[in-house]
Order: sequence, then C-alpha cells, then structure tokens
Amino acid sequence: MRTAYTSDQIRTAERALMATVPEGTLMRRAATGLSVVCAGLLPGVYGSRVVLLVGSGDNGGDALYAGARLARRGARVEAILAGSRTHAGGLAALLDAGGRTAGTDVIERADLIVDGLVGIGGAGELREPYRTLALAAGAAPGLVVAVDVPSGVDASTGRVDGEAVRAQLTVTFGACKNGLLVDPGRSFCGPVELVDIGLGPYLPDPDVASLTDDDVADLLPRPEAESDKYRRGVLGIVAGSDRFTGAAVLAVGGAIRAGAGLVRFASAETAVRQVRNRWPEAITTVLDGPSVAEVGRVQAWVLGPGMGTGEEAVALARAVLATDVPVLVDADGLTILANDRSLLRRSAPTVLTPHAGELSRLLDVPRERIEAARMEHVRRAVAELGAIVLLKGSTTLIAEQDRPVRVNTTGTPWLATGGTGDVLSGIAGTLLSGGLSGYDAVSCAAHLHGLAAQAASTGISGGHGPIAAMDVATMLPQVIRSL
Ligand SMILES: NC(=O)C1=CN([C@@H]2O[C@H](COP(=O)(O)OP(=O)(O)OC[C@H]3O[C@@H](n4cnc5c(N)ncnc54)[C@H](O)[C@@H]3O)[C@@H](O)[C@H]2O)[C@@H](O)CC1
Ligand SMILES: Nc1ncnc2c1ncn2[C@@H]1O[C@H](COP(=O)(O)OP(=O)(O)O)[C@@H](O)[C@H]1O
Ligand SMILES: [K+]
Repeated sequence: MRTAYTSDQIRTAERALMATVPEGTLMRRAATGLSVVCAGLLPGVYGSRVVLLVGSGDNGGDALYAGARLARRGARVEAILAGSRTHAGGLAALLDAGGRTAGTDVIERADLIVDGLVGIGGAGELREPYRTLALAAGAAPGLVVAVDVPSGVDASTGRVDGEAVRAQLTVTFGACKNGLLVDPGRSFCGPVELVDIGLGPYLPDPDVASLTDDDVADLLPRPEAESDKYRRGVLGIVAGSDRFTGAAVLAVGGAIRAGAGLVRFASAETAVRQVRNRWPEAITTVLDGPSVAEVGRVQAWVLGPGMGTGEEAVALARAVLATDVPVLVDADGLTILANDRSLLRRSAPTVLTPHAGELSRLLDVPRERIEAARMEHVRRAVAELGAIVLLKGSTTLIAEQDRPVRVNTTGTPWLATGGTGDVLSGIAGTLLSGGLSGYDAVSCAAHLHGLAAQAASTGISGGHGPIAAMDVATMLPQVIRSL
C-alpha cells in the first residue's frame, strides 16, 4: 500500500521528529537527497548551469542548500531570490560554495531549474513574481525539478488555482503528499522521488492510499478446490434497453472476463438478444415488468449502464435497490438516483461509480468545480449520499466514510473512450459478488481495469495506442494471471 498525507499531517510529524534531532538536521537530509537526485539528472555536474527559484520559506532553503552542494561539485549555480525574505543559512551556504544570485534572464540558459518557490506552505494562487517565474520555467529548455511539491499545486488536495510549475521530476521529502497523486496536481509532477528524512515512525494513518499490484493480488477472490460457480459469487446485471445494447454487452463482458462465478443478466428483449449472442456464458432473463424476482438469487447487482431513465427504468431501479444485497450503480442508474435520492436509503451497501458529469448531477455542483477539486467532492459525495463512491476520470478516486481516499495509479488516457466505464462496472460487480467489500471491490476493479487498458494499449511495440472498451475486458485474464 502506498500512502500520502496532507500538509498538516506532514507538519505535525515533522515537529515530532524535529524534537528528537539537532536543529537543521531535517533540512540537511532533504537538501542532500535533493542534490543527489539533481546531480543524477545532469550529464556531468561540473560546468553545468543550475538555476534555483527561491521563495521565502523553507522550500527555498532546501533549494539553496542543495544548490550549495552542486556548486561545491563545480556546477555554476545561480539563485533567483523571489521572496520578500530569503532563508539566511541557505543563502550563506550557497554563496560560500561559490554560487551567486542572479536576475530572471538566467532561466533561459539553465540546464537544470530547481523549483524552490513554495512547498507545503503554499496556499492559493501563486502570487507575483512566483507566477511569472513558474511560467518562465515551463517555457525554458532546461529540466525542471520541483522541490517537495511543484509550486502552485496544493499539497493536500492536488488543486491548482491559476499557474503551477510544470516539473519533469518532483523530489519529495519524508512522505508523499496527496497533491502529488491527484489530478490536476499530479500532472505537474512528473515522476516522484521520495527522499527519506526519517519521518516514517511519526506519520499518522494516511489520508490517501493507493493499492499496489501485490495488494490487489492479496485481495482478489480466487477459486479453491471446493469452489463451485454459486459459492464463487453470482452477479446480477440490469443494464441495456431496447434502444441501448452496447453498454450491457460491455458490462457483462467485464464481469465474465474478471472471473465471475455466474452472471445473471436481465433486461429488455433486444439487449438480452445481444448479450446472449456475445456471451453465451451468461444466464439471461427478458424482463416484462419492474421486478427482478424471476432473475434468481445473486450476491450483488450492477445497475444502470444503458438502461435509460424513463418511467420503466426508474421502476426497475427501485426494484433492484429494494433488494438486500450490495448494488453498484453506474451511468443511467446514477441519473435516476440524482432525480430521487430517497432510493439510496437501503440496508445493504450501495456503490456509486460516477464520472465528474454524473457526480455533478448527484451533488448539484458544476462539473468543472468537481474536476478542479476531486478529493473534496468525492468525500462530500460519501457524506451526503451515504454510499461508497468511485469518481472516474484522469485520476480515479475511491472513498468510503472513515477510510483513506484511495487513488488508482493504473490506466492510460486512452481509456477515455466510450464504453470503458461499462466494463469497469462489470469488473467491480464480479468482485463485489465474490465477497469483497464495496470499497475493496471498486479499488481492485479500477486497478485491474487500468492494467488491462495499459496492456491493451501497449501492444507489440511498447508505445501507446488506441483501445476499444472490449479490449480492456479481453486483457483481464492475462492481467489477473500476471499478478
Ligand atoms: N519542516 C521541516 O522540518 C522540513 C521542511 N522542509 C521544507 O520546508 C517546506 C515548507 O516550508 P515553509 O513552511 O517555510 O513553507 P514554504 O516554503 O512551502 O512556503 C511558505 C512561504 O511561501 C509564501 N507563499 C505561500 N503561498 C504562496 C503563494 N500562493 N504565492 C506566493 N507565495 C506564497 C508564504 O508567504 C511563505 O513565505 C517543505 O515543503 C519542504 O520543502 C524540508 O526542509 C524538510 C524538513
Ligand atoms: N484522461 C483519462 N486518463 C485515464 N483514464 C481515464 C481518462 N478519462 C477517462 N478515463 C477512464 O475511462 C473510463 C471511462 O468511463 P465512463 O466515463 O463511464 O465512460 P463510458 O460511459 O463511455 O463507459 C473510466 O474508468 C475513467 O476513469
Ligand atoms: K516547490
């Protein structure tokens, strides 16, 4: 499990650690680690041009001490002092090591730009002159390394108001910060290198976590010698309609390829015919009214993809939600819930898998605000809707009351294509029917879905290329085998 923390959590841990070591120790550790990473990025340290963007806080101090170490190894280090104050010890060390201060024109000629404008102390939009320096660093040809956090990214949430430094690498200290994992912040970081400063024993329970391949392998339900299809878990899927059949075929495909014991599919006749043609493994029922009693026993339901939002669909959704097993609601099912939140009052767990547009309707908040502040809104959704929520998109977040928000780290932007969400709902349904909690089921499903998409997108050449939603389902067995 990888973990991440808010700025406040990091500060509290730092204070506790600081009380046990001589003053200046942590910054020395941070700056040493930073300078080693920077040196590794340069073809040779001696003679290379390094520019430090130095803000008024300790983040600037880190940059200055690291710059001093590079200067001692022969780099030509120039510091742009952007703050109203400057870390005195750091500046003295730099000057002592042969570095100097300079004007903004040096950014253009730098081999390496070190962003020490703001770290976890940053709040709100970058003010001038930081904003202009952030833009200049992005436009310059040199490599940009962010110190602790790219300046302009909110370390606790990943929020970016206005401009932020676009780094090719972020060197973070002590522990990962939430904002390095969650978009839009994550997209400013490049790869993240963690420098150990001894914070580990002082860290609290994480605010954010992400599953690794090993975590998912441990959680996945697998058949045993005594297993049979019923004991492994039967998934019911209510999806598709006379008008929409593709979503149903994809959801059933995701479920079967993820290893369902049995899928019972129920829908209008046209959708049933399509599913039967494509997936003879599923047991199908043509529904002639808003009841799922005749479908048979299931351990969990997937409700919604392509089912429509008309009166009949609403009545059917009501029937599924009235059952006492976990229900995962996606797509049209979410629109139905947004129109009648009372449907969420049920005894068994409910799992919602909206994208930002669907969550916007559920919470009545504009989509852009959700995309700019995903953490805040996924938590709000859990609190207001009383469900487990997976928020899809460039960063997929999974939240449940009183648990760390999980960030999915697999996937590819090529997933942004029609139908991949339907496949995800099927995978998650299978894991839910196999006995995982809603939180684990959707976390593992997102992880597998992303790995399958990466595998489908990479193909023979190692580059990345387009995928169709069904390709994701097709790759699942190989991905599960490889875990
Ligand atoms: N506390 C510790 O023990 C350690 C801290 N370290 C470093 O210290 C950093 C935190 O230092 P600070 O607490 O001094 O905070 P920062 O250096 O991150 O930022 C604080 C300064 O930036 C200004 N500022 C905040 N938001 C701004 C904005 N939007 N536009 C312009 N200026 C803005 C503030 O007025 C303040 O002067 C960490 O990110 C890390 O780099 C490391 O040296 C490791 C040890
Ligand atoms: N930019 C992106 N990067 C990575 N994954 C993405 C991106 N955009 C969308 N996705 C993923 O693609 C899937 C799309 O699902 P969804 O929006 O429900 O589409 P559909 O309704 O067509 O199935 C989700 O798993 C989502 O997380
Ligand atoms: K920074």
